[in-house]
Amino acid sequence: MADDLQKGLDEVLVAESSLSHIDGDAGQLVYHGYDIKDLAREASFEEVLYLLWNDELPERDDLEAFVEDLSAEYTIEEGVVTTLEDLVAADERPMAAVRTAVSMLSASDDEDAEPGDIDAVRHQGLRIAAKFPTILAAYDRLRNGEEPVEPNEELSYAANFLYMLHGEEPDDVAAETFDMALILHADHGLNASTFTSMVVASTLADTYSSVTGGISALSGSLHGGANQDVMEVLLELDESGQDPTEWIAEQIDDGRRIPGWGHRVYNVKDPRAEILTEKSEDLGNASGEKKWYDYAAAIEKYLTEEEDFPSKGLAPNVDFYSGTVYYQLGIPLDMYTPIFAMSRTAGWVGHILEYQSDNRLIRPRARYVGPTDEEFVPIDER
Ligand SMILES: CC(=O)SCCNC(=O)CCNC(=O)[C@H](O)C(C)(C)COP(=O)(O)OP(=O)(O)OC[C@H]1O[C@@H](n2cnc3c(N)ncnc32)[C@H](O)[C@@H]1OP(=O)(O)O
Ligand SMILES: O=C([O-])CC(=O)C(=O)O
Repeated sequence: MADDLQKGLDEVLVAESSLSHIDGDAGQLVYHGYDIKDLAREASFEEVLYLLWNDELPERDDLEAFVEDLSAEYTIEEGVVTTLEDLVAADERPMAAVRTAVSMLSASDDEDAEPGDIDAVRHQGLRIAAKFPTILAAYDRLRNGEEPVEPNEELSYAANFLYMLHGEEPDDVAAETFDMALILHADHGLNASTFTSMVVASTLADTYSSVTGGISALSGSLHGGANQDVMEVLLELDESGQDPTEWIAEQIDDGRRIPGWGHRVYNVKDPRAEILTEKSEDLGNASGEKKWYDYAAAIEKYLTEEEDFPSKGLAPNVDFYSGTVYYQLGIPLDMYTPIFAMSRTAGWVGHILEYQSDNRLIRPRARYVGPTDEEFVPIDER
C-alpha cells in the first residue's frame, strides 16, 4: 500500500472518464472530444446535456425526443413550492434553497429504483435537470413577493429559465449568452463537486442524494461560490471610487486571495474565461455600460503584468468573468452559484452514469497520527 500522502488528492487517478479532458498548460477543454470553443459557439445546452449523458452528439430526432422528455418534467409539485415559501420566510440563500428542494424531489418520484440501476440514474437525473431552473426561478420570484411563472416548453432550456426568472421572454442575445454560459459550466473532470457526487453514488445511493452532495460541495468559495465573490469584489471596487489598478494593488498588499483566480488544473487562462471575457465586453459595448468588463480587464492586466501571478500559474478561471456576464443579464448575485449548479448537474449525472456502470465503492484512507496506547478511564473518574 502506497504511503505517500496526497493531501487534496492532486494528480491522484481514481477513475477513467471519457466526459471531459483538460489540458491545463495549453488552456484547452474538450467534452467527449469536442472543443469547448466549438460547443459554446455552435451547440445548444440541450445538445451538450445529451452528449454528456450519451457519449455522442444527438441527431435531430434524438434531440427532439430528448427535449420532449426533459420539458415534460419542467413543472414542480405544489409541495416543493410550499417548501420554497418556508425557505423564503427563513431568509435562506438560493444555493441552500435549491439544495433542499433538489433533495426533496425524491418524494414525488413514484418510480421504484433498485440500487445501481443505470436507468434509474438517467430517470432521476432527467427530473433534477428539468426541475432545477423551475425551482431556482420560483425561489427568486417568491422572495420578491411574486408568483412563480409556469415553465414554457416552447422555449430553449436557457430561455425558459430567464423567462421564468424575469416574467418575460428574453431577447436573443440574452438567451444565447445564457445558453453559452450553461455549456461552459457543464463539466470539468473530477472537480470537487463532481467527485463528491461520485463518492455518494459509489455507495449506490440514489441520484437525488448524489446531486444534493454535488450542490453542497459546489457552494464553497474555493469552488463554485467564487463567481458571486468576484462580482462582490467588483462592486466593492466600484464603491471605493478608486482606480482599479491602485485598488487591486492594495488588495494584494493586504494578502487577499483574489476570487476567480487560480485553478488546480490550469496554469494559464481558463479557455472558458477567454470566451466569457469576450462576452462580457460584447454585452458592455451593446448596453453602453462597460465598467464591469473594464474593471475585470484592468485587474487581469495588473495581476498578469505587474504581479508574479503568471509565474505561480495563477490566471483567471471560469468564475472571473461569468459574474460580469450574469450581472449584465440582470441576474441577482446570489443566483450565480445556483446557476452554476444548474449547469453542472449535467456533468454530475454524466459522471454518475459513467462510474456506476462499472461501480466500485470509493473509500480512501488517512494516515493515523493519533495516540495508540491511552488507558481508558471511566467518565466519573476523569
Ligand atoms: C469553478 C472553480 O471551482 S474554479 C476555482 C474557483 N475558486 C476561486 O476562484 C477561489 C480563488 N482561488 C483559489 O483559492 C485557488 O486558486 C484554488 C482553490 C482554486 C486552487 O487552489 P490550489 O491548487 O489548492 O492552490 P493553493 O491554494 O495551494 O495555492 C497555491 C499558491 O497560490 C496562491 N493562490 C492561489 N489562488 C490564489 C488567488 N486566487 N489569489 C492569490 N493567491 C492565490 C496561494 O496563496 C498559494 O501561494 P503560496 O504557495 O505562496 O502559499
Ligand atoms: O475543475 C475544477 O477544479 C473546478 C471546476 O469545477 C471548474 O473549473 O469548472
